[in-house]
Amino acid sequence: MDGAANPATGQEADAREAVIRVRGLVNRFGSQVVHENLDLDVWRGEVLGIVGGSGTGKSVLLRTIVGLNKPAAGSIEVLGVDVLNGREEERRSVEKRWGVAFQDGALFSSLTVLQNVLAPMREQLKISPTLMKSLGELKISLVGLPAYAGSKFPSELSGGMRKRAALARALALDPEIVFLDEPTAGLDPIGAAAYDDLIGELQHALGLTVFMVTHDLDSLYAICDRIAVLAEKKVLVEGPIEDMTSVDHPWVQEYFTGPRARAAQDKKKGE
Ligand SMILES: Nc1ncnc2c1ncn2[C@@H]1O[C@H](COP(=O)(O)OP(=O)(O)OP(=O)(O)O)[C@@H](O)[C@H]1O
Repeated sequence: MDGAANPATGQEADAREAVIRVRGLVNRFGSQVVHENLDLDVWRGEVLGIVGGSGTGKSVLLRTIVGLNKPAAGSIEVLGVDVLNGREEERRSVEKRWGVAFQDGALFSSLTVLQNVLAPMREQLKISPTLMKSLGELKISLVGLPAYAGSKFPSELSGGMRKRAALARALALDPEIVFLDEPTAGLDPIGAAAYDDLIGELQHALGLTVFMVTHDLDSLYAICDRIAVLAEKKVLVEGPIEDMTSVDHPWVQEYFTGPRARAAQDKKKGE
């Protein structure tokens, strides 16, 4: 936890708590270097949007933090636990405190939505099947799905509903951090805006920290407290979205001052 008084100045240092702390991260695939000495802090309770050009390593960063990709070097702490080199039991217990919703939902196709939501509970919770089912149904309603969706298979749902189902599964264990990979990709603008509202509401109601990889400028303006831009193999710049227009970097300029950004900004102002 940050927040100790600085002995030199006597002033309160940064009072924010870094729930994710990445330092010196290096990711390589063969001769391709994706991340080189990447540093990132994610603060408790914020919605952080991770943006960057295609192939800059946004998904690789997410996958590395949640343990699905082993980096070549660096350190990653999540909720104070060293997830790369910490003790196995510590790592397993911290994994229960986050949830992940992947771009395509990554739901088990042979299980119903309810069974998908119950899967992490079955693995981790020692509670009665009746209570588990009730909790699963609660998660399904929490993400705005109708009760009947619980008995459907993922293939029987629309893309937007599948994304909500994936979110319900990510919320199964009441996580503190939720990782979302391109949550609004493939949704129509109304569906995407509804999904953004849902994330905003859940973040507010549950005090979640949200780590969101996205290309969606509307989402960035609507719900992100902070943006981290991946470029040149690292987090090139981070801060509130208003700060991005003054960043002197071609991709950042084009992305945040182009016509789509202006449209997203106008939309936000018009709300
Ligand atoms: N398992 C892997 N093996 C080899 N190369 C990989 C692997 N995973 C990712 N890469 C490469 O790493 C780079 C970054 O990939 P990543 O999926 O993180 O990009 P991204 O920023 O999320 O892109 P996009 O916005 O297009 O989804 C890409 O060049 C990709 O081909």
